[in-house]
Amino acid sequence: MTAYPLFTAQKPLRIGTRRSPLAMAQAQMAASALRSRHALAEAAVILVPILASGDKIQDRPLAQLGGKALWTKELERALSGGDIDVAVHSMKDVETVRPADYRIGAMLPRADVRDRMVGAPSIAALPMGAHVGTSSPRRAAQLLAQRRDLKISSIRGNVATRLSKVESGEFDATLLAAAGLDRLSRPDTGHAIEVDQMLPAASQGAVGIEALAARQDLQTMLSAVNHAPTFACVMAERAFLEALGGNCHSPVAALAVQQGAEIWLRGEILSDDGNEKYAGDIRFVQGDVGGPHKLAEQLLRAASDRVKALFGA
Ligand SMILES: NCc1[nH]cc(CCC(=O)O)c1CC(=O)O
Repeated sequence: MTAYPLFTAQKPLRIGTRRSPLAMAQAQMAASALRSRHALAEAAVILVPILASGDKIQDRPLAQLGGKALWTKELERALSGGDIDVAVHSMKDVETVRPADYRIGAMLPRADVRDRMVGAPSIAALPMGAHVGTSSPRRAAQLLAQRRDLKISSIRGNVATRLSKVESGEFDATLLAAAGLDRLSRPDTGHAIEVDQMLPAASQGAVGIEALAARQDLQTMLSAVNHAPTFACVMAERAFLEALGGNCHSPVAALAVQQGAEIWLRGEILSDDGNEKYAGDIRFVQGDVGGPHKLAEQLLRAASDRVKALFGA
């Protein structure tokens, strides 16, 4: 058996996390999982909050700021520098193509994958011409595909800030991930939209724990808390995204679920204005990366040049 280091109050396992309340809540979940699985004392696992560059820039839409590395870069620098042992991420914020030095060694059991509408009970219930705040090209395109009359503008800030902007009337409504609201102890905020109506972002609802790939001891420790079905489904969604050449500018959605030995993957790509939408699904045996690639090819083949141009593939 590979031994992993014994962490103690004097030499604790240091978990790096972003400072937002959501990131801190997710890091607490990772800490609890590691403590209980490895019989570690409370003080033997500590959180190390780190300021991510994405958190310093609150006034521009994320899509203009150069991608998801914004959220992961500082934490990975801290891993390399030996300032932390592991890092916790929302898998949704982790870029698909990553430096080989780092490895997501574990994912926690996936939470509710749906989006929630805050400010109205459903998409259909939004008043004519309602002003919806979202900075997600996916959510914007999916809303416009169903309701061309909506006015959509960018909204930034953490979950609490966004909720306050609906409360104050700056926006009529916004969409947030159910998982984030639940983790912030707001299970009653908003109204869930079923995935048939709004397919979530790839990796939505999944939390990953990362360590240096070279740290076999830490990787072993992480694999003991990994939730294998979540890992398999999220990896399938990410393989689809990667095959599309999508990034955070691209309106793309994906959701995989495990059904016995098979993975059922649904995906869709849209034009920014929601006027075009190409959706499909595929079933494949777990671990077959050919499945996600096939679905991506199928959708790109059907797509107009305008939509293809939104993807790098
Ligand atoms: N990009 C922000 C982000 N990254 C992960 C979550 C929610 C938690 C999750 O999906 O696991 C959110 C907020 C949101 O989309 O409402």
